[in-house]
Amino acid sequence: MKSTLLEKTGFFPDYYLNVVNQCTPEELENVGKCKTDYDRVKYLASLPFMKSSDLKIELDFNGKSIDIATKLKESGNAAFKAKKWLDAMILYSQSYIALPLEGNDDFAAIIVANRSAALYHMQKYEDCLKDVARAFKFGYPKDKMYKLYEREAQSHLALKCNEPAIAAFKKAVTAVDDANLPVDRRSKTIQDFIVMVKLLEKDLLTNKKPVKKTDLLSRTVKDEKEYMSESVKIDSNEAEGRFGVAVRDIKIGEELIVENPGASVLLQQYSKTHCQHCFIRVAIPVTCPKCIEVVFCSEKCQEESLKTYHKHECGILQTLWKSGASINCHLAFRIISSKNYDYFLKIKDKIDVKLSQEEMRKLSSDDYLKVCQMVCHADIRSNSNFFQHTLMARFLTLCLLKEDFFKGVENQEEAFVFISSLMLRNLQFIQYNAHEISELHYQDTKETTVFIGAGTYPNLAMLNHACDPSVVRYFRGNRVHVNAIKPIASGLQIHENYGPIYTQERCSERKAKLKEFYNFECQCDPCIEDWPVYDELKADKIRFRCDSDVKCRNIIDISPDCNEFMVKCFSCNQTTNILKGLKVMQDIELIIRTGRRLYESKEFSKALQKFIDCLRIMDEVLAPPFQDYASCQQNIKDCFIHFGNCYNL
Ligand SMILES: C[S@@+](CC[C@H](N)C(=O)[O-])C[C@H]1O[C@@H](n2cnc3c(N)ncnc32)[C@H](O)[C@@H]1O
Repeated sequence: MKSTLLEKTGFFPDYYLNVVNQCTPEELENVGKCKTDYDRVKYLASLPFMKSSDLKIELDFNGKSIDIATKLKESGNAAFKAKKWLDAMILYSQSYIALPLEGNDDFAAIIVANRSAALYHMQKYEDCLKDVARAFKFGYPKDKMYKLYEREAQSHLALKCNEPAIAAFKKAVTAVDDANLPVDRRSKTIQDFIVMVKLLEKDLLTNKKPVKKTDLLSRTVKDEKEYMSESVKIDSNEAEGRFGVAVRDIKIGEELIVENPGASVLLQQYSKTHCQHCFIRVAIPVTCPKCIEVVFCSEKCQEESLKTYHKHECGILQTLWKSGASINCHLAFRIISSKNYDYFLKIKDKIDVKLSQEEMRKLSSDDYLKVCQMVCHADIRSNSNFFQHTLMARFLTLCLLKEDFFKGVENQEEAFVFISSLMLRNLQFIQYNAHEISELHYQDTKETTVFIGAGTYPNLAMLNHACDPSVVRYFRGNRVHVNAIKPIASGLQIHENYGPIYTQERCSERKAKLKEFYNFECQCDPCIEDWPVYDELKADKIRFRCDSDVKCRNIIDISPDCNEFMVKCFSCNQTTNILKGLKVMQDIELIIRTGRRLYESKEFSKALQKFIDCLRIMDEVLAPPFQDYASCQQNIKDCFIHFGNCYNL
């Protein structure tokens, strides 16, 4: 089994080797042989070398600093002078992030006012207006105030909003009184503003055109209700564990799950460009009051985040990054750090109790009693794998200790072992159940999916894999949406895809990967029937569905040059009229072309409807695999992905 604990170099691998070198082979094996995770962490902690070689966790805290903020502001000014508006805007934002909050309102007013100028040049007028308002709030210097009013007025003007533009020009006139301008410039400036007011009052500048909304640089994710469709039931059997089943016929495109993550973690490289709480990209960030490592898209996200995981993590985030621990380890850490010790103490006795599906359904996705039910595959782990995981769990719990997670707790040693055992459990189930969070980048016609973080979604994690999945998932911020990409008949499993897909990889490769990473033998239709990859899907036979009135699910393979149009089904002995199927093949061509045209013109909702119609028509008479079916499903997936995180960079 592949280790998923380390992604990059850091101090943890050296520490691990040091510990391994100091312990005897028996000690190493004994960790794995312990019966429970609790016993494992306790045993490891009791070994003599743990006392002498334990990690010293240092808080590596990049706090706010006026010096850093000043340097960044100066770089911003240089970029502004060179008319590099975007660079200037980013540098001013970074300066704002680095600025200590207390006692620096004057400085903050200048930075946001400068940023408003960069935004104005970028024609991001609504964002510009927000920064102008911020600058006023921070107490922008009176002698320069008229310039800010003028920028405000010009932005309103660009947005074709007369009234606020007139009001701002009038304020600019009054503000000139406070400016240190030579007399002639002062009267010229006042005169210019008055002319603007007069023109606007006569409506000569905007000509009553409709208000044009610009694309805001900083967006937020809309509130959406979490949802698990009533048409999805969780069932189980011995071979496949738990899985989702359709309790009625599910139509193509239907939304099945909308789920917020129980816990989620951004990759380090996105911590200053994406909201730490909801994972939306932010250009104009709200910052953490303490550190300069993370940003938020809004005060609401900042508040939520500081209430939950970020309350502990300011200093420790850097330590985790430097350790080389993988994003899975961060996720294991965050599942615990988002709660308090008391929370875990209260549920201690219920953690190993198996819950019924009804009980699970009632719990929210961040409820540890729901999260901890995910599969761990503890029975197949080697002793060395257990040793690595136990040591990592100990390191992560030491980080919690450093961040005061155990402050005020009575029996700290016992509490430490208990939380370490949960950390170890988290590391195990995350390996099989976490989901990558992604966003789509597009430039002209080129589209790339980029992995930005990971999260736990206990409802989604109930779905088993198939190499021809029945659903697509896409993300809005870090909230996942799951929609059907084929009709799912009542009683059939609803399948996710864990990576290997039949159109792209051969059966043997897929099976090997699924065994290695997820510990199961895939028995989906493409694996059992050895479906060819996309490029090798030949048109030398057409797969008709038996359309007899007995509910026969048989597929009838016909060569395209077959002369008969009534063919017999060997399963139910009735006949199927294949002319209907041949006609469908002709009809769908036009629908697909229309769908593609709509897609290219970025009308994704309309394109989606065309592709859904097309797949439904095909699926009624023909059975996959064939190229049109596979590419139509791909088109449906692509359309859905555009409804999620999607940026033109
Ligand atoms: C994300 S979980 C899915 C839910 C899981 N079946 C459960 O009971 O919690 C992934 C695990 O489910 C099992 N699994 C997923 N797809 C499967 C399949 N097609 N056949 C058998 N087992 C599967 C494997 O044990 C895999 O490690």
